[in-house]
Amino acid sequence: MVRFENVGLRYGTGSETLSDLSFTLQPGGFYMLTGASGAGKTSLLKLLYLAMRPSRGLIRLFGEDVVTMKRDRLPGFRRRIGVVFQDFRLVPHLSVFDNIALPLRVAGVAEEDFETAVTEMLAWVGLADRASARPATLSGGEQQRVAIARAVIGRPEMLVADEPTGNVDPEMAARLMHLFKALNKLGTTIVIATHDAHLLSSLPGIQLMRLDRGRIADPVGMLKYPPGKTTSKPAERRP
Ligand SMILES: Nc1ncnc2c1ncn2[C@@H]1O[C@H](COP(=O)(O)OP(=O)(O)OP(=O)(O)O)[C@@H](O)[C@H]1O
Repeated sequence: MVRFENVGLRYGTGSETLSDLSFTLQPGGFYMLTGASGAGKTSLLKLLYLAMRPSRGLIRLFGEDVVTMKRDRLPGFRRRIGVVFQDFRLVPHLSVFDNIALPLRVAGVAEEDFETAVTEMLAWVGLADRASARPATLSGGEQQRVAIARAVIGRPEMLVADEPTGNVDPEMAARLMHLFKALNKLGTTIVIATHDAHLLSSLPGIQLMRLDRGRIADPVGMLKYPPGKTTSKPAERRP
């Protein structure tokens, strides 16, 4: 699904924000990206959903090299990825319903074919009574739920979410994790960046990726939550 080899990212002329990232994400995997504030989680997600190109290294996505890929091919690749942005990025002049329906309309799905899906999704994220509201009239947590609904409605091949439960209460966070898990069961590879330890503990068996000052702190796939359920013996993890 995703392969990074010696990837580095530098903003401007400063030192590298991400360094020597090498890992593979398996199709259908469920990954949580953790790390302190400023460790580079959002930057890594931007590389994953093709908002930025790395300063060095190789990135393969869906079996193709996306670093040297011609720019006009990138939008087609991006449509295969659902993204929950940290700042939501809802379309202000569209209603909640139309924001959620956007990926389906872009994909050419007929109106009568997605109305039920959008209505069901609205109910799932607890916004059935806000379908015609504009984003500006919603709370932060409500906007976040619209952003999540929009990202998952088209059943993307990969879902990338940046702190997707940062603005909601623990009960809603658990409900949203259930939604991600259901999407994962349908085959979507999930990558979620979070600080939220409570969220991590809500899902046994997920794979953790930990970033420490721009570097992967543990080999991806070796760590699972809860701790102690690693897939290989500790001795094998030593260099
Ligand atoms: N557009 C940018 N230009 C310059 N530096 C940037 C830019 N975006 C991020 N950085 C820097 O890159 C580093 C990593 O930032 P990033 O947002 O990826 O971290 P993060 O782990 O997602 O943090 P948080 O958990 O606080 O969201 C920070 O030092 C940040 O200042």
